[in-house]
Amino acid sequence: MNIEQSKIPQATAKRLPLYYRFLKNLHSSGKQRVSSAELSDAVKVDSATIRRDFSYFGALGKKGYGYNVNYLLSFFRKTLDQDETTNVCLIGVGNLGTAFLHYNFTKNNNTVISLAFDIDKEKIGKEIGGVPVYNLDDLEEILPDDVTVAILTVPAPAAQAITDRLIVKGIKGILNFTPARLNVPDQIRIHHIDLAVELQSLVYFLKHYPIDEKS
Ligand SMILES: NC(=O)c1ccc[n+]([C@@H]2O[C@H](COP(=O)([O-])OP(=O)(O)OC[C@H]3O[C@@H](n4cnc5c(N)ncnc54)[C@H](O)[C@@H]3O)[C@@H](O)[C@H]2O)c1
Repeated sequence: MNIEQSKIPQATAKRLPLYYRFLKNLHSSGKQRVSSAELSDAVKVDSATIRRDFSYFGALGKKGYGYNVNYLLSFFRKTLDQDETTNVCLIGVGNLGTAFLHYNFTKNNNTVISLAFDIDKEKIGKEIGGVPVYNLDDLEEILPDDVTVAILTVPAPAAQAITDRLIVKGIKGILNFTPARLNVPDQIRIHHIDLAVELQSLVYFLKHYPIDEKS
């Protein structure tokens, strides 16, 4: 990678996968160029933000021409390390975990759940969505050193103890679907995805900030 990733604001970095997904669709439909207005309409990010985001990577667009789809796509592929597969583990093969194993993430990027753990004897030793499920007791022995990202889909009370073990084993990032708020050292990154909170906030916004249909 030839740009300094640390200089990209986090808000910009978070939008990159969104841009990447849209550009991939454009590319497969045979489109060669795209304007920031078209991009804006598709990804629902205003065009000034898009231009600013792209400016962090150097001048990628030309006035009156827009952006070259092939160029952008290969640029984002490199930036997002899409040429490399990132292997991820999943802990907790219940309702949510099972859905993720079946979905996996290969369609949109090169992130793949390559192994899962649970404590339920009915699940251990099986393959779900092609992903082997191991006994959590064997985590330290089985988890490969190159797996540094974990998805947590266990009941909340189990989350902290599992997190502690994952960190000792070398996990650097956790996508936490449990409602538990996890204590981790500063160098560990946690992304919380709390669906209940998101839903509640949507309902709240609908009630208190109604969208004016005329505007
Ligand atoms: N199901 C949903 O739609 C949903 C939505 C949002 C958040 N969540 C959260 O995601 C988590 C999982 O939800 P679910 O509905 O899949 O639950 P679930 O009960 O269906 O599955 C939990 C799984 O974790 C396993 N497990 C329990 N203790 C464990 C441990 N110590 N180590 C490893 N595995 C263990 C269980 O055997 C089971 O397979 C919960 O924290 C829940 O609050 C679920």
